[in-house]
Amino acid sequence: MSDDLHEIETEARPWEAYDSTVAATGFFAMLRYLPRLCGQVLRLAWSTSRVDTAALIGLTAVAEALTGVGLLATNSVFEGLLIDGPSPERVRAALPGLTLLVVSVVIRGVLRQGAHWAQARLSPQLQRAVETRMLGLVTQVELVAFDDGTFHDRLHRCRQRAGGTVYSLLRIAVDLLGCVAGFAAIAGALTVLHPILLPLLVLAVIPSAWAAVRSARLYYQMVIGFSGANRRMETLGDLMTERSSAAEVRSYTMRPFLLGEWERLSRHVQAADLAIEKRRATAQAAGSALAAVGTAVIFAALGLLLYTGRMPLAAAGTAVIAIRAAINVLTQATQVINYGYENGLFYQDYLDLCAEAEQRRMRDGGVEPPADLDRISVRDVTFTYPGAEEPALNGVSLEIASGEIIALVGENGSGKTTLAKVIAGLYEPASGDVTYGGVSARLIDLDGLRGHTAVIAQNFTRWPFTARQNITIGRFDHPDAVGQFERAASASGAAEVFARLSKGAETLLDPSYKGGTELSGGQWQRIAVARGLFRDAPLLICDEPTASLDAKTEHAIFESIRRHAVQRTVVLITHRLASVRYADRIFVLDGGRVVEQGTHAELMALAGIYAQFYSLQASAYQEVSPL
Ligand SMILES: Nc1ncnc2c1ncn2[C@@H]1O[C@H](COP(=O)(O)OP(=O)(O)OP(=O)(O)O)[C@@H](O)[C@H]1O
Repeated sequence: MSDDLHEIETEARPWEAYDSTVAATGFFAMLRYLPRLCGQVLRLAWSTSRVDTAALIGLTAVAEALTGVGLLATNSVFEGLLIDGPSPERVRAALPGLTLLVVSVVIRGVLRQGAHWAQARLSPQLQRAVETRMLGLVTQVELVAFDDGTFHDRLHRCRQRAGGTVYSLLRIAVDLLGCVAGFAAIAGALTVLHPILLPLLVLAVIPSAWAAVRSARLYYQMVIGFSGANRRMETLGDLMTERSSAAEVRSYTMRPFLLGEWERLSRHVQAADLAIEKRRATAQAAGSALAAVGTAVIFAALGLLLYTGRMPLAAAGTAVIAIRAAINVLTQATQVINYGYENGLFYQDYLDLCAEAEQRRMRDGGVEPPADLDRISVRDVTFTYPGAEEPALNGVSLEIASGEIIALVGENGSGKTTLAKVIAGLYEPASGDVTYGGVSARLIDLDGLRGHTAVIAQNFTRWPFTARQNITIGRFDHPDAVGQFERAASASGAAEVFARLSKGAETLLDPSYKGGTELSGGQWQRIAVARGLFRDAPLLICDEPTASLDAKTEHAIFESIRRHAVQRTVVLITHRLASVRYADRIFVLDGGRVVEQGTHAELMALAGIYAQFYSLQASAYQEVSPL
């Protein structure tokens, strides 16, 4: 068992590709990529809120540019203090510079706060814009995309990271802007003090920059190396804390195993983490030592300039402060670049997802379907799931007359659910066509078709809403919502479920929220049936609508469906063949093909697969009947 876990541990997370790219990319490649990226994010910010973006950029640029004013004011203070004369006179001479310095520091502080405020306003708007766009696009994507692992992985990744990424990128763009403005201001001030100082500064900063990049890269190596183990730990943590697994963790006495695995991985990660931290510390120490050498070179140069009288003492003092400030700015810039690049890759991932979602948008022909959908024809339909080797449907043809009840039966995996989804317009066939009153599914208005269809799905969703909302969902605008709700609830047996709930139909059906409750499998199924009936649609598709129901409710529901079927078309999928015998026609599927069709009597007379299944089920009941 443990070996299995080790195997899973080493599996790459889909986004590790991006982490690896970061680790493999050189510093200068990052430098080239970043301006484009910052431009993209700032454009997005601009389209989200012009005022906040302008305030953020303007205030940051001016605040950082004031660093230069502060340095020149410092120089003026030194000059005042170093003139010949008594102390009061020197202080007086330094006062204008000191005032300018104080004013520049105060203004810079205020501007920075203003920039923070603008950023605080802008970030959530940006995050919302990005997430809203993603959710808006993804909910319009064709259903089959959700069976495609690659799309699903990217979607999952973006769901986790897109909002946070754009938030980080905005900060990075602004930090970078601040670094550029701050460095330009310092460089300007240094050049005014003495032209040789700027090249010397660059020399001194190189070791610190190297140390920052090396340390960042080691950090990413650590992230890559242990993301498999971290993900595994996350999974184990979820298994130990989630409601869905809580019962089995206890009944299968899984606690020692899960805890043991979690601890083993945790120790493994911690040890390796420490080893990397040691290497980072070494790199940083080496960088600091080299930076100290670089600084010593600058100071030696400054001393030489002073000694030879080519630089006044005040300018040398200011230069020392400026050089320290510049080293800080450049060190910060290298870190921002590394961080920015990584986030940039995730942002690109989000842009790719949006592009793919646009491309896979459900196609919509726009032709209104007939009001009662009329005759539905399935013609030579083939459908293969993404990545599957065999088609799930292979040349299926059938006709469903308006108002008919047809049943699809067959072994597990024979293609019944897939065919029902094709008929409901949820999957587009690879070849062949489905027509509704002569209108091809490729030309039909999909919203119109959905409005005329109700699907009681095999794996229906247990919406974490109230019981009423669970039934009326998607059709809140029904003209007779109250009456229709009563009818659907009573026909499906859901009304009996409400009677036992503390707040009746208004009870929240999710125990993980305060005041919420859980239903049994059969009670949920009644709600799902009520949802289908409430839709009041001319085509009702029922995929195993009674799988979890007791015999009495099952019988009642089939009766309801038959009553409901008056002037409506019903496609019924069930393994309970006793309920199928009343269908107008029965289609038997096998390996994605229709192999038998006819009424119950015709199929029994045929003595094929259907007759065999039916006799098996009937004999099982006969065997138990003496009890
Ligand atoms: N999302 C999917 N991705 C890949 N293959 C799928 C997917 N869903 C179903 N299949 C495959 O398609 C075939 C038909 O599946 P389908 O669900 O239509 O069968 P079914 O007759 O409804 O089965 P059951 O009686 O068990 O509900 C099966 O071989 C199944 O493994």
